Amino acid sequence: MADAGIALVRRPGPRLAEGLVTHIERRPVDLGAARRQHEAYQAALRAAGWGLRAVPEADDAPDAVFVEDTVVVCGDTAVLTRPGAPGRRAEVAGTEGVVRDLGLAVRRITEPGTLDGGDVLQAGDTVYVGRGDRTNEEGICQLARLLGGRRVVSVDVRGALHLKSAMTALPDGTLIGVPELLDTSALPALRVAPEPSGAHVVVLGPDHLLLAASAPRTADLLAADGFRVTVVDIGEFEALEGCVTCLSVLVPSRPS
Ligand SMILES: NC(=O)NCCC[C@H](N)C(=O)O
Repeated sequence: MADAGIALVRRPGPRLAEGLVTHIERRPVDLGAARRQHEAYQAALRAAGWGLRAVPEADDAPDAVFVEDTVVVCGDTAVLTRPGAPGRRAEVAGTEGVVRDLGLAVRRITEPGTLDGGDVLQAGDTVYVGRGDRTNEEGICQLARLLGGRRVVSVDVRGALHLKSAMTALPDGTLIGVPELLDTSALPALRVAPEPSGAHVVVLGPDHLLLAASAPRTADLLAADGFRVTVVDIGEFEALEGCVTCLSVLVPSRPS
């Protein structure tokens, strides 16, 4: 299997069930089931050619498994975030050590900026950044400066936790999502996902996608388009408003 790159992941900690819930009703989380689902998620990444790099566990941080929110990796640069939920800011330190080890140029979002990685969607040459619950205007401006040269487009998000809760991108850069959750005025055409969790797609390879088991109609649709689709059950993380995107940070291999 070709080496697709490195995937940062962080095992769920003992306090997972205390994770934040904003837009959905809280329901119980089964830690044992969550750990098994996380193992299966990692196995799916491995099978697609991604090497796993574990971010040190953060047992006091219930939401630390959602490692995507702590860093944005764009080319050779890793921008450490300043999560919008103050209780999640301690999660960033563990990620910093790993991105430094990978040799990435490390930058960071600073006060009064706030930014969650879940609000940052890279699609082709454009970086879409959600403005909403967790990411503010200052955070977006700082990110745009740190990624100098990339086209940054801010998108208002309403009724969803993050931009990538509402839309992601397919390998050719086209968008898929739930338009009702977004201000679509600055967006190109958005393919409508037939179910809310179909808005979250992880690009594992040029024709290979990862979706949640809760999006069977979207999986069928994309398979009919010719994509290879891998499906994982992440129900225990969905109970905490997580999705397939937020459980990893993919750092693609770069031509040497
Ligand atoms: N990028 C993501 O979608 N992250 C999910 C974070 C869920 C967590 N319970 C939170 O509210 O911060």
